Amino acid sequence: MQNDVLEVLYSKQTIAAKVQELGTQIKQDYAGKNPLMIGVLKGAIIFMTDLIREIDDFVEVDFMDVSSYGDATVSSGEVKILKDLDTSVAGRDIIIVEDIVDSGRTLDYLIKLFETRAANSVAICALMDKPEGRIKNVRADYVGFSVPDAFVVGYGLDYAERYRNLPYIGILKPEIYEN
Ligand SMILES: O=P(O)(O)OC[C@H]1O[C@H](OP(=O)(O)OP(=O)(O)O)[C@H](O)[C@@H]1O
Ligand code: HPA
Ligand SMILES: [Mg+2]
Repeated sequence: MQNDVLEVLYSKQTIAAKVQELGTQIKQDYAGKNPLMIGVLKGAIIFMTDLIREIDDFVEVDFMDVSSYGDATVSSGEVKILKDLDTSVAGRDIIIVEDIVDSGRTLDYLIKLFETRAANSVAICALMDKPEGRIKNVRADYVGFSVPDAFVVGYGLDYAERYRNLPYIGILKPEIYEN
């Protein structure tokens, strides 16, 4: 599995330090607000579970499963809800937790959905931002790393459901998906 990685971008230690920084900032900004943190499955699983443990205050968690990449490295353009929330977002302060903002389609869809459902506020915490991939104009409020225009895997991010369990984030060798 590790042989398929062209270059390691962020080590386990670098990621842990960044996640701690993000958690500390969220704790400060949301003091007394009991935010609802919504993890976007499946890519955000590892980031979400690490992030919430860096917030030393009350938070609630829920998950939504949406998918638009399937087994490809480019977005299909269509965001599909595979699992909806269990919690009502009406009147709540929402923090959407994402592994990466690339085209922005997933977040554009979710922000509009939660606004329609009358959330009090909607913020985005993304471990990575890939500005060169952007098609929809979305901006994350909390960003860990700004990544180059390459397909990255690890720490929750997959290619065709593989590599999510890599403890670091790296660029996938193009020969793995180019045939
Ligand atoms: O900004 P975008 O172009 O929408 O891309 C970002 C989204 O794409 C990936 O999810 P994917 O659809 O691959 O599902 P997964 O999380 O289950 O891998 C990633 O986890 C983000 O949710
Ligand atoms: O670079 C990426 N890697 C994995 N999944 C993704 N979904 C959008 N962009 C990416
Ligand atoms: Mg994916």
